[in-house]
Amino acid sequence: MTADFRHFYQKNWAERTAIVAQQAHLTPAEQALFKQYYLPQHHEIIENYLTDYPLPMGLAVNLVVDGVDHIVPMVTEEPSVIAAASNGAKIVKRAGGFTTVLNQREMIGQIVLEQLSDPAATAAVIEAHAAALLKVADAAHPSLKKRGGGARRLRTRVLGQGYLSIDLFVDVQAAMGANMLNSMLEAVAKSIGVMTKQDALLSILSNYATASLVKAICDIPVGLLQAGRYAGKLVAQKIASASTVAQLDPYRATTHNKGIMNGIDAVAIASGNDWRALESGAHAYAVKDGQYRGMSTWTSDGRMLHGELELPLPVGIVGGSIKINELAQLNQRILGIQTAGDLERIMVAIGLAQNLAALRALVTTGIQQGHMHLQLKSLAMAAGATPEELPVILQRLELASQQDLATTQQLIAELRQTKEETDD
Ligand SMILES: CC(C)(COP(=O)([O-])OP(=O)([O-])OC[C@H]1O[C@@H](n2cnc3c(N)ncnc32)[C@H](O)[C@@H]1OP(=O)([O-])[O-])[C@@H](O)C(=O)NCCC(=O)NCCSC(=O)C[C@@](C)(O)CC(=O)[O-]
Ligand SMILES: NC(=O)C1=CN([C@@H]2O[C@H](COP(=O)(O)OP(=O)(O)OC[C@H]3O[C@@H](n4cnc5c(N)ncnc54)[C@H](OP(=O)(O)O)[C@@H]3O)[C@@H](O)[C@H]2O)C=CC1
Repeated sequence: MTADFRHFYQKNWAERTAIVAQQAHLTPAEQALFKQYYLPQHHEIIENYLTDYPLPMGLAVNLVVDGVDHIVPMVTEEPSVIAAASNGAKIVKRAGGFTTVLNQREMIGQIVLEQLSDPAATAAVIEAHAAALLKVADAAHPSLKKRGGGARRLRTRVLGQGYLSIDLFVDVQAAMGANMLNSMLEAVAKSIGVMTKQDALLSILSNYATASLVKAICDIPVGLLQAGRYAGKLVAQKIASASTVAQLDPYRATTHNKGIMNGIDAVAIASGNDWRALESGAHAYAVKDGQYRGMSTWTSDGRMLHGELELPLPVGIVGGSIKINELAQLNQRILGIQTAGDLERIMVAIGLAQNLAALRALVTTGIQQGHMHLQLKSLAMAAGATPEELPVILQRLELASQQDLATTQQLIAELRQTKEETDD
């Protein structure tokens, strides 16, 4: 029997959970999970709130950005992401760390007009009134100008088929700025409507944030890339080759970029940012020349491996859910950041560190060894191995026919027994 979901959003929490329990035939124990993860202060963040859905948060370490050492909170459910970010960061740290370039932080919003008989003529009228329209934009969010931000410029683009985009560039200061920009855009759209007798089709922020680019760069002596029996110079050449493949092949570029966003998304979530906005902008930027390519590039001259990653990463350290997310605020303290630009610099560096570690693993041992290594490491720790016992236990586990908790506990017991006998 399908429950009655009319005005579900107006029901209280108990009614909602009862309906879900009935609809999904939940046991009392299953239903108790809603209570276990329930946070009253999250009732109003989203609609039809049921409960929280905790995700693991860990710390990436060794990240040096523009000479400053950071520990980086990362929220992810995927094993080895944080290990990889730390691994890549550690290699780059030994080479002096990442440097970053951030030239401007402006968000772009657009107002689209349709069915124009002469879009260019309409564009000319709008351009002629640009200064007045910027004032309208600022009047829609006066506090931003007081903070030193505000509408900076306006651009028109004839899209074809009678459509015209009027783009507004806004310095949004410490915020990501979507909501602020949307209010400014709606005010400007009204003014344009009066000016041109054309009602806007739509007005909205653009996530293709090409006026909010940030770049990470690193130069690594090839000797630091040595991996087991693989000499550093060879590893550097293979990483450069893997980078070239990602430039040529969208199939490879997609996974190459997923690896980069593994790190960036994890920091976006930990800092309370809209990671969907970052994902769409980053992947759109990967097609900027018409073909979808790897977001980063790696080149080697035989002595050094040079890496670069430039992305639109418009994040905020205020606004959005940040204001009601105490962990996101705490994570800003852990990151040691003062501005949204600082956060962008760390995020783009984490993306490049992630990418370095992934490519180095792929072109040497393959990705699985690291994964298995991690799985066995966490298995040994779960079985109670001490850090001192870990190397021996890992060696024995890798040779063991079974790699489960009981086997591991047995190996640890045997190791301790042997040690006791040796000590006596
Ligand atoms: C997994 C490692 C790091 C092992 O690599 P390793 O060489 O065995 O690591 P290590 O034991 O030599 O340790 C080196 C450093 O790595 C870090 N590290 C090492 N182990 C841990 C751990 N347990 N927990 C936390 N950090 C760890 C840590 O910083 C450590 O330094 P230390 O602390 O010893 O001074 C390496 O194989 C690696 O980086 N692999 C890449 C893994 C990866 O990219 N995972 C993401 C998921 S796969 C994916 O979705 C992306 C991909 C691959 O598809 C992208 C693409 O295709 O391009
Ligand atoms: N396509 C997209 O990506 C879209 C995203 N969103 C959502 O929009 C949200 C982000 O929008 P955003 O406008 O940043 O969030 P808010 O609407 O929370 O606006 C940020 C607010 O922070 C306050 N503030 C305090 N200090 C500063 C400062 N130094 N600089 C700037 N603002 C400051 C301002 O409030 P005051 O001036 O009043 O004090 C400002 O209104 C995210 O939740 C995102 O998910 C929404 C629509 C579309």
